[in-house]
Amino acid sequence: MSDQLSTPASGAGPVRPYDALLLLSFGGPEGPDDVVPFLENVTRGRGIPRERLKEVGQHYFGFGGVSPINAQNRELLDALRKDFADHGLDLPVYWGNRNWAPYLTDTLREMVQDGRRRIAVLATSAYASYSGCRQYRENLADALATLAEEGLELPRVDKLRHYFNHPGFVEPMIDGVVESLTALPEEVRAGAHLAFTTHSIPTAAADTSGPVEEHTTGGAGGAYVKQHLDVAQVIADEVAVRTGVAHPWQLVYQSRSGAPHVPWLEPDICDHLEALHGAGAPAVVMVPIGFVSDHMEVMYDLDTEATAKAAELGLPVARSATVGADPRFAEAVRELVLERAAVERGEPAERCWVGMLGASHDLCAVGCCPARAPRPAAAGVDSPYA
Ligand SMILES: CC1=C(CCC(=O)O)c2cc3nc(cc4[nH]c(cc5[nH]c(cc1n2)c(C)c5CCC(=O)O)c(CCC(=O)O)c4C)C(CCC(=O)O)=C3C
Ligand SMILES: [Fe+2]
Repeated sequence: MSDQLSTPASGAGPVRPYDALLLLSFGGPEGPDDVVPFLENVTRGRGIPRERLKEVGQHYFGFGGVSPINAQNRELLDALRKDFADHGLDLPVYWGNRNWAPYLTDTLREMVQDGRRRIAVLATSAYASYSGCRQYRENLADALATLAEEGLELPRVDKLRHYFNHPGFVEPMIDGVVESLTALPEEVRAGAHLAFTTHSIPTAAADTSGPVEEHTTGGAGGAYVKQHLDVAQVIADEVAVRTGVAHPWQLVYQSRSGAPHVPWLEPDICDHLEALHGAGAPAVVMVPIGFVSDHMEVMYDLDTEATAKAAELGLPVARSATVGADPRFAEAVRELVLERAAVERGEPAERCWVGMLGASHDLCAVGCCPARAPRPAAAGVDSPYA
C-alpha cells in the first residue's frame, strides 16, 4: 500500500502523533444469511425479548437481509480519504465494526501489523450514552485484550470527542430540514412541525449518560437528552432564520427495544405523529438528529413504519437527511483529528462547536456513561491501557 511507504511510523506534520484513523461503527448484515448471526452479536447478554428480535429480523429481511449501514460507511471512508488527500494529510483510514465484518479486532490487528502505533478513533455515534460511547470503548478494550493475548505490541487508541454540536455535523442537517420543508405541499409548509428523533434508550441509561456531574434522576435524561435538545434548538433556530417561519418542534424517540416494563425515553415518533395530528398540525418533518447515516433505524423505523402511520392518519410527512458522507462532515472529522493531535502534542487546540454546551471532553472521566455491569473500557481515564 502506497500510504505505508509515505507514512513514517510516528505520524508526521499536523496529525502528529497520530499515524492512523480508525472509523469504528456498528456493522450490519450484507445478506439474508447474515441477519440472525448479526442480531445474536448485537443482543448477546442484553435481555432483548425474542419477540422483538423476530420483529427486527423482519425489518432486515424486508430489505433483502441487507443493512445500508456498511455501504454508507464505505462512502464515508471514501469521503474521509478524499478530504485528507485534498488537504495534504498523510493519515491512512481503516474501518472496523462492533457487530459485523470487518470486525474491530481484525482491523486493529491489521493496523498493528501495518505498524500503526497511535490511533485516533472516530465512532459513528455523535452523542454521549452507554450504547453510543462507553460500549465502543469496551469493544476497543476487548480488541486490545485479544491482541495482547496474541503477543502483539498494543497501539494507543484515542477516541475523538463527541461531535453532536460540531458545525460540520449540524449544518448539513439544517440544509436537509429546509429541503424537506420545500418538498412538502405548499399549503401545509408554513404550519409544519419539526419532530427531532433519536434512538430511545432506557431512562436509567439516559439519566447516567455523560460525566457524573451531568447525571440526572427520575428520567430527566442526563447528557444524552441535553445534547439532543441543544442540537434541535440550533437547527430549529437556523431553519427559522432561513425560512422566516418559527416551526414548532419537539424531541421524540424511536426504535425502542427491551422489555415493556422497563422505562425507555418517550414519546415514540408514531405516538407523537398521532398526537400532532389530533392537535391539528398540518404536516411534520421528521429530523433524525440521533443518527449519522440513513441506516436501518432510519430506513425502517422512520421511512417505513412512521411514514405508514402518517399516511394512515392522512398527515403529510417528510424525513430529512442525515449527515452521511457529506463533505462538510469529512471536513469536521479532519478538524477533530487536528484538534486532538494538537492537544496530544500539548499545543493550543482550536475547537469548533455550535449551540450552548461547548466542546465535549476529549477523555471520558471515571463514571461517564456507566455500564450496568462494569467492564474494562479503553480510551478513557479508567482505561487499563496506556
Ligand atoms: C443510542 C443507540 C444508537 C445510536 C448511536 C449509534 O449509532 O451507535 C443505536 C444505533 C444503532 N442500532 C442499530 C441496530 C440495533 N440496535 C439494537 C438494540 C439497541 N440499540 C440501542 C441504542 C442505540 N442504537 C439500545 C439501548 C438497544 C437495546 C439493546 C442494547 O442495550 O444494546 C438492535 C437489537 C434489536 C432491537 O431491539 O432493535 C439492533 C439490530 C444500528 C444498525 C442499523 C443498521 O443495521 O442499519 C445502529 C446504527
Ligand atoms: Fe441500536
